[in-house]
Amino acid sequence: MVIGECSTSTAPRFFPMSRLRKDAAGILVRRLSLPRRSWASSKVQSFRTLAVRASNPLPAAVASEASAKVIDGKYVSKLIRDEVAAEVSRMKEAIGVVPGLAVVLVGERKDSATYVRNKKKACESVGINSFEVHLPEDSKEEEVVKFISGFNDDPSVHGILVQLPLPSHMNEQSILNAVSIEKDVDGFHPLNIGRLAMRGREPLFVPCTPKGCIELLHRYGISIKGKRAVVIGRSNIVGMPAALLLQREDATISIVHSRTQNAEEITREADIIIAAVGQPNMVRGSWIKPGAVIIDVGINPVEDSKSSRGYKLVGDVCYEEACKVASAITPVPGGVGPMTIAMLLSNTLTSAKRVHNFQ
Ligand SMILES: NC(=O)C1=CN([C@@H]2O[C@H](COP(=O)(O)OP(=O)(O)OC[C@H]3O[C@@H](n4cnc5c(N)ncnc54)[C@H](OP(=O)(O)O)[C@@H]3O)[C@@H](O)[C@H]2O)C=CC1
Ligand SMILES: Nc1nc(=O)c2c([nH]1)NC[C@@H]1CN(c3ccc(C(=O)N[C@@H](CCC(=O)O)C(=O)O)cc3)C=[N+]21
Repeated sequence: MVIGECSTSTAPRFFPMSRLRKDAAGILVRRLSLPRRSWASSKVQSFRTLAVRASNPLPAAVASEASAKVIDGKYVSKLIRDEVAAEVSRMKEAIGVVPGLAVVLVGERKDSATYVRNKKKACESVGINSFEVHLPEDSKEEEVVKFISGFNDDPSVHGILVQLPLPSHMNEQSILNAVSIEKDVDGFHPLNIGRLAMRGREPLFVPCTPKGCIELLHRYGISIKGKRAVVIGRSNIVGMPAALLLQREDATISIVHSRTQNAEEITREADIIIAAVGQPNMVRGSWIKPGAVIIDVGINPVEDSKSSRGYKLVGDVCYEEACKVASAITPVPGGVGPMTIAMLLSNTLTSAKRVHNFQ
């Protein structure tokens, strides 16, 4: 556990997001895009307004009063889960197929066990079948691969997720390679990542957390094309695929990592920041260009005597400072985390639809 306070000020303020307006064909609900119109008609300031103001930064005294729009991942993830649930039942009625997700957990890490439990619950809530294998910490790599192969061959399983991190004696690469590319709902298989990196190629699945980040930008009507984006962190599961995705969306990308010399300066150039570092409150207000949009992926436990758990979760971005400078920001918790789960459900549904050729 790390202590990482950046300010003493209070918890994030949430602005209510305007409700989606359904059109006659229900298109907006199914695609769940949040049209700018709905923002403009709501009482909160639109991103565009904020962005315009940002290009003309206000004097410090006034700017310190400003507060970024909160990008509410919990709310958007609920919309997506409802949409997945509707599609799952439509498929079940039409062709009698129920999507299935298999989760492989190795070892006794408490956080991993909690994540797996949450994923199972999320599956249940949308009608996806879930299968779980829990193997002891000292299992052999071949045993894990054996279970993966079983799921590869099982037609009732459409997605396979191997919970990371694996115990240190295991070779993560060979285990992830064992997952059939058609069932790789995490999008970690090198073939899926390779296709993500190549122009004109389409991966079967895109990694859930980066996909959730982009989905939030889309659904809040935040344009990416031509923008300068900085991704802080280059891990295989978040930073690197997030940068690839942003590039596919026509942003100009910089990637900051632990060897970067002028991280603050590079970050300050960004219109869009995705922080996936695992360092509590690392990105301070002074790192942020006024009006930038911030997607904070970090989930860091820090000591908190006021919480019954003894800790609270904070992001990689110092929220209290950032929300005074940015035009929009994801909170932690309630930002990217719930979107990761929603994307996993969505990828599992996509997989089942693809294999059964169900539109
Ligand atoms: N919300 C969600 O759904 C998810 C949240 N997370 C959270 O996101 C965070 C990152 O996760 P993950 O990508 O798996 O982490 P990793 O530890 O795998 O990667 C961290 C990355 O950050 C870089 N880094 C570390 N310290 C610094 C620093 N001081 N300055 C600049 N760069 C630095 C590392 O650089 P280098 O490559 O040089 O080592 C590395 O690329 C964690 O808090 C994790 O809990 C993760 C997955 C999902
Ligand atoms: N194969 C694999 N795929 C993953 O996608 C994967 C993984 N391994 N290993 C661990 C990381 C981490 N991760 C999170 C998912 C949801 C929340 C989440 O829902 N967080 C809540 C808070 C939950 C709480 O309060 O504890 C939130 O941010 O609001 C967080 C983190 C997926 N990961």
